Amino acid sequence: MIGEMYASIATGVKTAAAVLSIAVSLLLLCPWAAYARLPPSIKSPIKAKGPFSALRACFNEITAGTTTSTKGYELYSKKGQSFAMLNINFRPQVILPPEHVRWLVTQPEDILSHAKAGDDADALRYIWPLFNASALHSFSKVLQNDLTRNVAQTEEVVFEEVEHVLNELVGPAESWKEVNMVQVFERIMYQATQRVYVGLPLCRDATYMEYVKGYARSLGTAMVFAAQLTPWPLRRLTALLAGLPVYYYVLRVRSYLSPLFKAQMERLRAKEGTKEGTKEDLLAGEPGNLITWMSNGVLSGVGPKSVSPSEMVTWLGILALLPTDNLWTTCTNVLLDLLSSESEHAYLQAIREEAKTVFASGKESGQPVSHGLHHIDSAIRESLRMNSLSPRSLHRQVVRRGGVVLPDGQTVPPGTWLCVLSGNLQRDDDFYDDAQTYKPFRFVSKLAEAGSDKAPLLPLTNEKYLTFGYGRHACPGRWFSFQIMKIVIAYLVINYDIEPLEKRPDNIVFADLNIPHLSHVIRVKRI
Ligand code: HEM
Repeated sequence: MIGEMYASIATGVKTAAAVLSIAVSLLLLCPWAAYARLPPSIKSPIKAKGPFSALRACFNEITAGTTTSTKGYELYSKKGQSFAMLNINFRPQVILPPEHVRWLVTQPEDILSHAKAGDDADALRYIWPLFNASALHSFSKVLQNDLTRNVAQTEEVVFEEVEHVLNELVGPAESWKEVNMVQVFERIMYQATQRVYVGLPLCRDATYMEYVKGYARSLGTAMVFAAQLTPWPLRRLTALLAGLPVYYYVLRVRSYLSPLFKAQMERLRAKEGTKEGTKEDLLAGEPGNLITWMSNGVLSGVGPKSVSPSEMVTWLGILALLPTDNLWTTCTNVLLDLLSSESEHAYLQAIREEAKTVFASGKESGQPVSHGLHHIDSAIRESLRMNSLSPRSLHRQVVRRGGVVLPDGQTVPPGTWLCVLSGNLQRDDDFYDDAQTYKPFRFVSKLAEAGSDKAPLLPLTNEKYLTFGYGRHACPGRWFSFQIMKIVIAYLVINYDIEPLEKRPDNIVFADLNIPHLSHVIRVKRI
């Protein structure tokens, strides 16, 4: 009897071991199987001649940073050719040259899918099984229209929050004080954006703010982990596990915001039932924030068809809470670049002088001050040009049966993941004068063309400036981002002296990310 039991346990263990080794072998074969589907004519800077070298190429990318992709850019993109890469997540990728950007962004969704490419680039669908990329795209009209239209009106409240945070974190500091730059920018950006998104008193409620930050941080980490660092056949599982903290934080944030969404939706619905009139009439007297605009969006058919107040919080998280980290990382890059530039250029001084003048005249004229901050605007564009937060952009997946013929004549099969190397393109001398040199005022003359009382006309996206994407999926929060970053930096340089740095510290470049280290300490003194 006992012997039979041992025998059946041993058989079970053997079967499990056999199944496991088949599964592991299939997993390890994945990079090669997917790579071998690409046409043999497609070039590559990696040597993947068989299953093991393909696997090795994937592992090499863990420490390669942008080395392999830059090699491919120099060898092939510069000659107008597409090339293939392998990634840490075992998915091959075909990189298109700069001249094919327009073609890439103008293909219809049923040929090159933006939504499907998201599975490889951000894995949101695996973290939120109900996530729907086309609803996100539709819902982001709220940012594009309402938030952007009201962007100048957010100036005053953003100032108040920057002042509030700096008084608390730095204080009157009349002598030099050491502060962690990331902590300061992070606190400012979270508080100032929350002031615009949900208003007072929540934006100053420490517990609520911890949940918001926890949500954005855990979602960002889960996305990178599941999409970029996990072999793709395992990403459903890792997304679920990495998503656990996200589910916790979203429940906490919901406990604050669901009642606000519920009340606002009911109020707007009631108004809609009694009043005839335009959207402006409906929103008259309502708080100008994302709770109002998103509720109104849903009632007028923008975004998902039916959505409960607690689902609205999830949407708010994806639309607006998650991208907050982009704002403080960019401000950190901008300040690191300015503080470590050669002192003879006196860039920081020029920015400070302009900000002082613009603030003084803005107070008199009542015009938004951000319109006149051309030097800061240009410095932000330049830092984003040189240090795009993500060195690859415009991700698309081939979904047409039978594949797609690329503009260079090669046919790639369905499932192929495409993108361009925006980081390399934006540092290419063919597209920017002296492209490898940091010139913070590179864009000033173009920005000044509109005059200092009007918003700059220079677009934030074009075929050679992809930091916010390009085309119909370009970032809908870009105008608001620029507005808030300009105000924050202007306030900081007007009110604080900041000690220069001897050398620009390198960023962390990992998978598809390029971010500053979290530990930069700077010395500041109240002016
Ligand atoms: C420096 C700051 C920011 C940078 C560099 C940035 C960059 C980007 C990029 C590269 C994309 C993807 C474009 C594509 O798929 O081709 C994107 C999408 C998006 N961004 Fe931003 N972003 C920033 C700030 C913001 C802010 C503050 C918000 C919200 C207020 C926001 C909301 C969104 C949304 C909702 C999408 C998805 C749009 C869609 O798929 O239709 N972003 N952003």
